[in-house]
Amino acid sequence: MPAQNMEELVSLCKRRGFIFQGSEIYGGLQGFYDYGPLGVELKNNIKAAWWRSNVYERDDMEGLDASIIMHRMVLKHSGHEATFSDPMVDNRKTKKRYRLDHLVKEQKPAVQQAVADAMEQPLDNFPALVQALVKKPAQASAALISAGVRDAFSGEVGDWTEPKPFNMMFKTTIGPTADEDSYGYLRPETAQGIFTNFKNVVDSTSRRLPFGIAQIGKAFRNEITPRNFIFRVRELEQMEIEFFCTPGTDEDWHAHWLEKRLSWWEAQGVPRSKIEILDVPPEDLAHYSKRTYDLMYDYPTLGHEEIEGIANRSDYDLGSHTKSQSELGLVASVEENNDSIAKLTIPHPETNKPVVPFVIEPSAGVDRALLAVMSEAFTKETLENGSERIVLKLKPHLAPIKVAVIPLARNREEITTVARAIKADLQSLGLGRVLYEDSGNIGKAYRRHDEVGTPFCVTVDFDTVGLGGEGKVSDPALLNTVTVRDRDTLAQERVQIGELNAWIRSRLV
Ligand SMILES: Nc1ncnc2c1ncn2[C@@H]1O[C@H](COP(=O)(O)OP(=O)(O)OP(=O)(O)O)[C@@H](O)[C@H]1O
Repeated sequence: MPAQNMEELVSLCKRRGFIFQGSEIYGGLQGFYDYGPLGVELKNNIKAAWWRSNVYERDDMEGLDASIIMHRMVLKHSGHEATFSDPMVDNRKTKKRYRLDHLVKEQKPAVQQAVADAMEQPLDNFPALVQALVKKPAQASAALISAGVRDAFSGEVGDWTEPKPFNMMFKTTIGPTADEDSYGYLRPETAQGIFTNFKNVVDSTSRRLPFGIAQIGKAFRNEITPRNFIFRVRELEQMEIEFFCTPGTDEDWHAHWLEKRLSWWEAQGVPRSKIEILDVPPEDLAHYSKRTYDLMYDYPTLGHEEIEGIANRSDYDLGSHTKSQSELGLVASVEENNDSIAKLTIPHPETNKPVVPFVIEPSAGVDRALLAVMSEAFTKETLENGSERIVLKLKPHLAPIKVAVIPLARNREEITTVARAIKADLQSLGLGRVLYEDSGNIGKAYRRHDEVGTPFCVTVDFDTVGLGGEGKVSDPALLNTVTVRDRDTLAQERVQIGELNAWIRSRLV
């Protein structure tokens, strides 16, 4: 059974070294997390699985790694300077700041209803209520106060300001000069680096439509209220595809990617039954979107929240960043661009005339993926002897440690020499991390490896090396064999050392 609440996951992550609070020894920095020894492995494995499936296993995809800090013109013409904001309100009493929609959503139902009544909106259309609050700031401030909206910090009804937009981009100065214009932005999504490199990729690879560009990388959002562990952070990582196609074929490609992405999640251990597909209603669509499916995973404690968005962005992005916009017959309504020096077109596959392609964008968060994968893998079992074990039933390709090699006696050279040789041999298979594990007694080692999801533990004992141990005579039939313990079934099998590589490989690949 998957994790029942977020606390179980948070506690395991910290205890076993998956995730730590960022800048912790100075009191921590809200919305920033550090991935520890096991977290970095799990994260790398998720990213590798995504790259394998979306780049290597397709013939219509290229990869990219664009820079994080971008020219401010990129974020001006992408629309982020003007619109990448969330509505915020301040409590004049506590000086605390909240994201408006989060604040209202966390109130008791009667209070929410009172806000809706004061704004003359039905409560069952929450996005419309938030829009009304944003559009009528003076009425909104009065409504929040009269409805008795409480500040979670003080527990008391707040003295709420008018909502106003808060731009979530991180701005930074560039170079040694401090003049007004020498600043750029940390990208709030990886996508813009793909659009700005569209021409470079087309020219250097001779790609024709349809094809896609994939990128994995950090993005930064100054979230007003980062929360829920790594679910909403200020420094995040995204796995994004911009898939360029001929206008008119976009709806079919949108359906294609929805299907592809759901089956990818399934292969990572996140079943379809736990993902709701939200066909975002037109009034809630982002300004660039023709249609968007949000994949809403059922997170423990949080309920259904977005793990991935799959948007049909029409020709908005390339249309916004291209020069000569008026000649190109754009479908999307874009702001005028007199700064770009590139024409972002590609020959139409049938007419050969220049066309601005439509874009389908599957965009998934690595941090939210890791949380979902861990949540699904998390299992509490009661064993036959009545004891409880926690086991992370990760798909083997995602497991941070593939095999732990355990010498039964860590101060018997005959045993440790063989164990080290086995570790080196297994490591050379290139399946991922193999750990030489001599940190404690075998029972504790097994428990630890259950909790971090290691699929196999290989134990080298006295019989392996033909020694009698603990008052026993060595069994000659066991010479040059090791015990392999299976994480999920707990079955223990004796395997010849000479056959071990093939045995492990066949079960991990
Ligand atoms: N603050 C964040 N922390 C962690 N992951 C994020 C964050 N913001 C976005 N993501 C991830 O990036 C993906 C694509 O970003 P997108 O802009 O579509 O998110 P969003 O609609 O702004 O998300 P939300 O509505 O939850 O703020 C999301 O599906 C999510 O997995």
